[in-house]
Amino acid sequence: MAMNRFMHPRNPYKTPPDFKQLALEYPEFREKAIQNLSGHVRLDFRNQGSVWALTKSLLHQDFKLKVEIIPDRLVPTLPLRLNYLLWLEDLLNFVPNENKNVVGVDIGTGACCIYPLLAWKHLSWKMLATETDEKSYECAQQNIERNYLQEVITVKLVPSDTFLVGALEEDVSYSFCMCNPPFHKDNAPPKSRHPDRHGPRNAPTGTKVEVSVSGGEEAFVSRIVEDSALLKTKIGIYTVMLGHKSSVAPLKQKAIEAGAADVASSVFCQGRTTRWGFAWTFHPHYKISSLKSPFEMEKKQQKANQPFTHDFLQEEGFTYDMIVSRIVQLLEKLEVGDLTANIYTLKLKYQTQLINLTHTLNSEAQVLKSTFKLKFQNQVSKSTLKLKFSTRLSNSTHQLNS
Ligand SMILES: C[S@@+](CC[C@H](N)C(=O)[O-])C[C@H]1O[C@@H](n2cnc3c(N)ncnc32)[C@H](O)[C@@H]1O
Repeated sequence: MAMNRFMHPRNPYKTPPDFKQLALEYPEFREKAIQNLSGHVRLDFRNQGSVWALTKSLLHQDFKLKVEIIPDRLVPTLPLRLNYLLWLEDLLNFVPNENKNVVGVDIGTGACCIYPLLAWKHLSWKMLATETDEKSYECAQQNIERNYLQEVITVKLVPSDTFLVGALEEDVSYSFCMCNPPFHKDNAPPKSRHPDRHGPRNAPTGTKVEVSVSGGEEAFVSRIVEDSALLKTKIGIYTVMLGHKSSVAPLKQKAIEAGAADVASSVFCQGRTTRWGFAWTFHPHYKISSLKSPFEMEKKQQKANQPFTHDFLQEEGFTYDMIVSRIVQLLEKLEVGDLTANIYTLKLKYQTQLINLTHTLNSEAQVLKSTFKLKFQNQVSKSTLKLKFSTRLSNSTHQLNS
């Protein structure tokens, strides 16, 4: 689960599900589960039936949803579906008064009708879903009825050249639209992966009509962009999920050329699968580009966790007193908000001299470590003396800029 730390922070599957518990509760899951001698339960993700047993059991356990799909159809995995929905929830924060009465559109809902079902159960969003494949449409309709959700989810069978125009209700304004398009080009062999990347761990699922389309995802989403240029603000935020990072830039360009006021993108990481989210809007006040993805936030946090380093240059002719006063100056910058006094004692050794410093810091944050870690690396011969220190506060790591 290499990329799980980059999952959306509110994704319930950031903590992996308890397979033992699922095996105890769900016979269908138990049938697929593999138990080793020490009692550890695992699944063979290369087996399509196992992936379906997991999805079905989790949908029931965590969302009280009963679902069925026809054989050979795409088996949705839940961490990825939730990462997309939670990103949408973040995007809707840019829409004034949008947290109530959200109505979304799912283009190509598939046999399971996974996004509308989760959108209602997890986020209370009403949904209009479309589908071109008759069998998937019927199965999606049955899943809606099986869960008595006809009042809040509608599925429409549409012609294959319909995307948004012709599918929407005339008198409704939609908060967003979403789409997990067929990723692959018709008849194209799958793109080769970088040799350093692990192969996919999950069994490939889905019929040709679900996973491939003439021109691939770029052509498919281009049609949605074209429709959006006609519909403009009838939909608040247009979004799609992409299977290839290389599709993001050209589609951004297309959306901007179509007159979008702002665009945003994100990365969805879960297990060994990475997908990309792309959004655009025609509302000039929805500043969606300012939303940072969990991936970017985690990277930023990792950078912030680096200890602060300050170099005393030999040419400064530093003395003991000079170093002490410089440290005090630097520490004074550590003020956070308003203020409760915290006292820190610093014990440092510089050459043969012991520096004892008691310093009062103003900080409202609770300090996890009672002393700063300061380390002098005496590199006089290299003409610099490095001062390294970091302080961990309860809600963030503070860095000083010299
Ligand atoms: C990759 S599958 C996604 C299924 C489901 N949304 C999911 O995430 O598991 C793409 C779906 O889009 C449907 N589709 C293809 N062209 C479409 C169109 N023009 N309008 C609506 N659905 C379409 C396919 O039949 C297929 O079910």
